[in-house]
Amino acid sequence: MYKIVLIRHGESTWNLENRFTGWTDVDLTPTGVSQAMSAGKLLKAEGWDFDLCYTSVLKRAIHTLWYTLDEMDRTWLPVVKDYRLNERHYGALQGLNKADMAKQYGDEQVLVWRRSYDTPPPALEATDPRCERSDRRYPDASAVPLTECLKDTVARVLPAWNDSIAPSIKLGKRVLIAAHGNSIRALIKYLDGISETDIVHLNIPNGIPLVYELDENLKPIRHYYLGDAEAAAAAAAAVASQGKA
Ligand SMILES: O=C(O)[C@@H](CO)OP(=O)(O)O
Repeated sequence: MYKIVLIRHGESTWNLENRFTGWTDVDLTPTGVSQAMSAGKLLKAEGWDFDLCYTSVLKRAIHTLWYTLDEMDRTWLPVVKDYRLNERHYGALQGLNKADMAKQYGDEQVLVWRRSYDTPPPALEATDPRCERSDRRYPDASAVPLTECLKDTVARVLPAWNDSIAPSIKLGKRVLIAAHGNSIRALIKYLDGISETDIVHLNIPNGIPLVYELDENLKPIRHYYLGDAEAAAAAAAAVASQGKA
């Protein structure tokens, strides 16, 4: 049996301000830093250790990994930073307040934008100053979406899983993945075979280690949050309600 740990980044400045974030590179708040440190303390206290870490190219995930590893005295571990683990691109919604959008367009529309499987938010214009196409951290413009639905995110996260993460796990590496709410939802949808209708209800809390136990074919046996399960469920419910007026 293999075990991997997934962790969504700690609270970011735009989580605090309740703004759609996507590929915008905002940092952690002090609360986000302490969530990451608590995650590291918990992992250490429970005897977890890792050989290889994966994260996105966005600082809220990278810094979450830093603080988590620092608490474990494991900042020396190898880290693969892969843009394919970035948050889902939120298109023209990036920067806008979720509750304001719900007041303007209704809770239902915001739920569709946030959680529907195959309806993307309105796209950014390539000329929009928010567009990340000229950012050199990405291999080329075609790698940078103008918007994404979860289906699109699954389509880019899966190659990262298949080409890089899954082979490392099969080699016996103990893997920690620090990523984002929707890139983790994309991976879980695939691993657990969650339907397009049920994935709408899955929300990932900030900064709480989520363990997946996998069989020899990397099919999930079970999963659970480390620490207080009720607190994790309450934090996930709070994420679900961020898009309400
Ligand atoms: O804004 C975002 O990029 C994501 C994660 O913070 O939000 P949501 O939970 O609304 O998909």
